[in-house]
Amino acid sequence: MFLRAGLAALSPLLRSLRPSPVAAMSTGNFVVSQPLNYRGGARVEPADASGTEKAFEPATGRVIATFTCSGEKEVNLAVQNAKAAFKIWSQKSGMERCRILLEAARIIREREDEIATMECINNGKSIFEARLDIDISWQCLEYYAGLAASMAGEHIQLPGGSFGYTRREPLGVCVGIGAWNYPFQIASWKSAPALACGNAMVFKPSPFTPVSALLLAEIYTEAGVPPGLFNVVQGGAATGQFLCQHPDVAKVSFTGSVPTGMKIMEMSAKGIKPVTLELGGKSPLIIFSDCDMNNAVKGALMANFLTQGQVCCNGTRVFVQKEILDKFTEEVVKQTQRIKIGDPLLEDTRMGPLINRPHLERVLGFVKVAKEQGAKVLCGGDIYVPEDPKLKDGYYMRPCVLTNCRDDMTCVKEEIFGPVMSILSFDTEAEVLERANDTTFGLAAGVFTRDIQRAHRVVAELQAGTCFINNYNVSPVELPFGGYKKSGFGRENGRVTIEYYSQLKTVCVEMGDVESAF
Ligand SMILES: NC(=O)c1ccc[n+]([C@@H]2O[C@H](COP(=O)([O-])OP(=O)(O)OC[C@H]3O[C@@H](n4cnc5c(N)ncnc54)[C@H](O)[C@@H]3O)[C@@H](O)[C@H]2O)c1
Ligand SMILES: O=CCc1c[nH]c2ccc(O)cc12
Repeated sequence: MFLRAGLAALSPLLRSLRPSPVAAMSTGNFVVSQPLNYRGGARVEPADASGTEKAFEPATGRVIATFTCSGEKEVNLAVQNAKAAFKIWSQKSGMERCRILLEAARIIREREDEIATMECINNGKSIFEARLDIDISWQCLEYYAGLAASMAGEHIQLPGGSFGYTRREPLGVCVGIGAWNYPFQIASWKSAPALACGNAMVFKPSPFTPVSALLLAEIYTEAGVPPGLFNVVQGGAATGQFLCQHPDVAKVSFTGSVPTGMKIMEMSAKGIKPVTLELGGKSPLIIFSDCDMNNAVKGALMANFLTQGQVCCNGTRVFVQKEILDKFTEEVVKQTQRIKIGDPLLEDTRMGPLINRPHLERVLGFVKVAKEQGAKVLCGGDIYVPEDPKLKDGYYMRPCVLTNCRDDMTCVKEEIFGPVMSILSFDTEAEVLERANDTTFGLAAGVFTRDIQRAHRVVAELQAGTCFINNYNVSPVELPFGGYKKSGFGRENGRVTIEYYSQLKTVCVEMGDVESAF
């Protein structure tokens, strides 16, 4: 997701002041040579294996890493290290934790170009977007650093001079399991509040994007966290299961698909472990005829085409009021066709490749089915082959706008997770609200209108955890983010997330004598 303009504008200035460690990294030449597990404050080879995986550079289709998936022994070691570090970390004051997290945020900022380049190479998103992702990541650390210092319980007066107080205590070893679309940001959004509350973490990135979480691990160590406080294990479902079933794991925070989320919840239920589930979506974006047309068109593009459309909260069901349907659609298509696709490391690229070949084919398959079901492709929806020969095996497609869509079509019902916008028309507010809510998902929703009363009335009725009025996909770290319905529960970001990474202890203090019932 995106950053507000003020801070986004600041970072190019800062970048120009520091030397670039990434001058030598360009598309087609990066390979990972160091171990991808992190334990006890250092990169390590895993102690055992549950198979191997390959990570790709989506821009070229090249393998950048072949790595071992962590087996049960390695997961146990990572959890043991985390337990040991938890003992030290949880005894520190909020101010001490704050200082270390602030230092980590500073280092992320200093190494932003390197981290963004790595993210870009492994994920395929444009360098322009990757830098913004990293900006949001260090802001997240800064935000929770601030909260660490101010975390406190309550003091409650009771009769006769007795009193009670509450202590907000950490949970212990928390597990973070991430998706591939925002690899570094997901690791940051999970670890920052976890560490701020005094927990330790074992993080497992998606096997498609194993690289950048290691940079975060190194940065935490450099900033001064105890060795073992933030560990990285690698692998897919098997490694994830070892983590979720581990008896010494106190909490699981998961970002990924609904089917995997259900499995995570089942496993966690067996150990009565709290879970945060950040799952998929099929969010509505409602454009009323009284909107500011320029902003609504820009909003629709923001809602659909960031990170090649691979964003969980994308507003892919674009409901447009009939009176402005033609004008809006024409302008959306014009601007979509102008999106510069190509090498994600080039400064003017705004859309890179999708994550991998099977996913590209899956997304193209959705477009095919949409056509068969009667949708009209106004632009894109096909493979794109960049002119640069080194990119010919990359996973590019042209962003797609579909019209003539109906609510019962597959492209309108299912999460595509690619650059495919479905435009639907509507007549009345009541009608669009009913149709917008007619989904099992509930991650996000958006409304464009100049009528302030309508805007608030509509968002109050929308069944979604995050609603945008006259914008879309902005993600200030101060605001909680998370889903309703099958899009999950628990929140990331904002003050409330402290509650998901801590537990409340009540202490009842008697100042008089015991009044016994016996
Ligand atoms: N709500 C959000 O904040 C958010 C953010 C990003 C992505 N997503 C969703 O994630 C999906 C795409 O990501 P994905 O393809 O990586 O999702 P996924 O569910 O396939 O995988 C997510 C993570 O879970 C791990 N995993 C898979 N099976 C597991 C199991 N049985 N036990 C434990 N771990 C397991 C994977 O290795 C990966 O690290 C989309 O549905 C998207 O909407 C949601
Ligand atoms: O893709 C969905 C939204 C999102 C963007 N960045 C992050 C980071 C962590 C998350 O759990 C979700 C997201």
